[in-house]
Amino acid sequence: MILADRIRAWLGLAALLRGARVRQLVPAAALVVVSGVLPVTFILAMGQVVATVWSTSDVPDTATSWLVVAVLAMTAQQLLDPLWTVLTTGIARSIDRHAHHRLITNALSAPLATAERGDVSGKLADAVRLHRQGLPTPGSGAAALLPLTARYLQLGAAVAVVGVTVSWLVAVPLLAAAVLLRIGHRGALSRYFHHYWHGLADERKRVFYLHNLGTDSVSAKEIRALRLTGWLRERTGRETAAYLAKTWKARREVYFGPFLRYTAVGFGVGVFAIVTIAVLHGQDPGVAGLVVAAQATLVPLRFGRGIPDCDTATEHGHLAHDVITGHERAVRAAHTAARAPAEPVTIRRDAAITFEHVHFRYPGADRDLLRDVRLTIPAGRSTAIVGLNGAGKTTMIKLLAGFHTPTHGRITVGEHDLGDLDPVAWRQRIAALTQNFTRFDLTLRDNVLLGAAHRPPDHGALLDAITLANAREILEALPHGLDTVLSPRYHGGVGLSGGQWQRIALARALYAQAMGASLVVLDEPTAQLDPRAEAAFHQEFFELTAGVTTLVIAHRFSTVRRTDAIAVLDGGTITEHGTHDELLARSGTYATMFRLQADRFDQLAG
Ligand SMILES: Nc1ncnc2c1ncn2[C@@H]1O[C@H](COP(=O)(O)OP(=O)(O)OP(=O)(O)O)[C@@H](O)[C@H]1O
Repeated sequence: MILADRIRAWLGLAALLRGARVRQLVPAAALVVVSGVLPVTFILAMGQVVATVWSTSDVPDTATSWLVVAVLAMTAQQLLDPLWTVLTTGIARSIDRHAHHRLITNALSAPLATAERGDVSGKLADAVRLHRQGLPTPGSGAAALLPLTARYLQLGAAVAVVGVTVSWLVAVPLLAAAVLLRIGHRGALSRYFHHYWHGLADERKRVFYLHNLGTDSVSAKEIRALRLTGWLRERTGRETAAYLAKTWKARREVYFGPFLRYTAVGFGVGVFAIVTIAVLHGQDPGVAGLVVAAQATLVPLRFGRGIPDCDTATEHGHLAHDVITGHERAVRAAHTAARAPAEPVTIRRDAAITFEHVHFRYPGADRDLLRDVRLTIPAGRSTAIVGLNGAGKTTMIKLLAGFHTPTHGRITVGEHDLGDLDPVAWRQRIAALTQNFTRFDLTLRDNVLLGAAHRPPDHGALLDAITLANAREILEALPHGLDTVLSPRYHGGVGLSGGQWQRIALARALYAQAMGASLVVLDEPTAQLDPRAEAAFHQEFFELTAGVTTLVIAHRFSTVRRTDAIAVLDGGTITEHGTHDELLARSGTYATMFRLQADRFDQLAG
């Protein structure tokens, strides 16, 4: 890392201290000063004790007084340690709260196209991993700057003592040696961390992935079912050993050479200082001065072994801070590049949604996924999109929700261009029920109310949505009713089956619709249900959403045929569009797909 970057990184870390409270920083600053001067106070007091005792055979009162000062200084140094821990922990927590808030805000405000980019999602995953591994956080890195400052004050005071009591000819090389030892030590540490974090990134991700496989509730089930426990143990052990071997190799390469060189320098300067002190005092044997000088000389030389409590914390703090600011920069760049939304507009509930010659290509892809898509989704009617796996159906929904922007063409809502609408306000108009709907480890009440978190909770609408979604029985069986946490991991919590969760997710979507959403999107939420349960689900769904603008993605044609219009997405474009009967009569792709599925179903039933 070049010097300017290094300085910027230190200043960035120091700037984090703004996240701490004044009532934390003021005592910490006082502690820095006190800790900075205590060692030389002890050294000077001991010098006075020796000087007084040496010059007379009686022990005078002044010697006792200086001894008391020395003992107090030494005791205070020990007592300050727990105080440091309390203060720096509090400061680190305050800073980390800010840092975490920044991370979450950035992650959630990032446009989906940015959030899904490998470098951005990788940074977010790194930040989370750094946090989870219990490694020092940005907050503890910034807080460690305070004891580090105290150590530099100690250095300055000790060098001044040597300069005044012996000679600046000794003090200046001592200071230079301390700085050199420090640069050498921190440089090696920083190179090691850089290598560990960037050079071994893939190995580290793999090892943590394997460790998580056995403990993650979803994958652990599959590992057990497939009897992969032995395989997982062997693979995790092998990859962990290989990873640790590389880590230790890097440690040896990065640390060992510099350690030898800098120890030699420190040793040389130490010998020089002690010889010089002895020579100077040989002409004027002041024992007290000799005691002071010898002790003060050791302070700078101790810098050679690093400052373990501060160095690891600040180096990790740099890393964690770097990851968070990198993520923030990428998100900010995406916001700057995004078009500023126009004034808030009123969208009529009867506004049709139209894809006008829409082309779309994912960033980094070499060709368009969607090509000249033209489709109108009329208000108050249901429309289905069908197509093979990977045809781009979900991508059309992402475009419709404003998560991505068409590469060419546009989507309109009534007379408005979707790109001109406030994306947050627009998304609040959409009630979505998707393949991977979230099962919040929260109460039933929260799970439904989150459908319209931007509106004050409406208890009547909440119960109506639960009733309409046929989830009343689920509610009545829960031990604490609406306030039961839907997760067995909580005391008094209850786990639900896949089908029961589907009902809760439907209730959430219906609640969103009751609270103002004008477009209901259904993206394969029933993929895990058996055909009968799926048919019943859709029957209810279409009854409940009659007269509402609905967009459905489903692979089962028994579902699709209930919609008012069907669009076939094939080769990136809409190739057929009409009612079920019209498309069957046309004997095109839809008719072929429908008959294939019907035949297969007959075979299975027969
Ligand atoms: N964020 C992304 N970045 C790059 N490519 C993506 C991204 N998301 C999806 N794709 C690619 O776009 C293509 C279409 O994906 P999409 O999810 O829209 O298909 P789909 O028609 O909904 O498929 P399915 O029926 O299997 O759910 C796939 O090839 C997929 O790999």
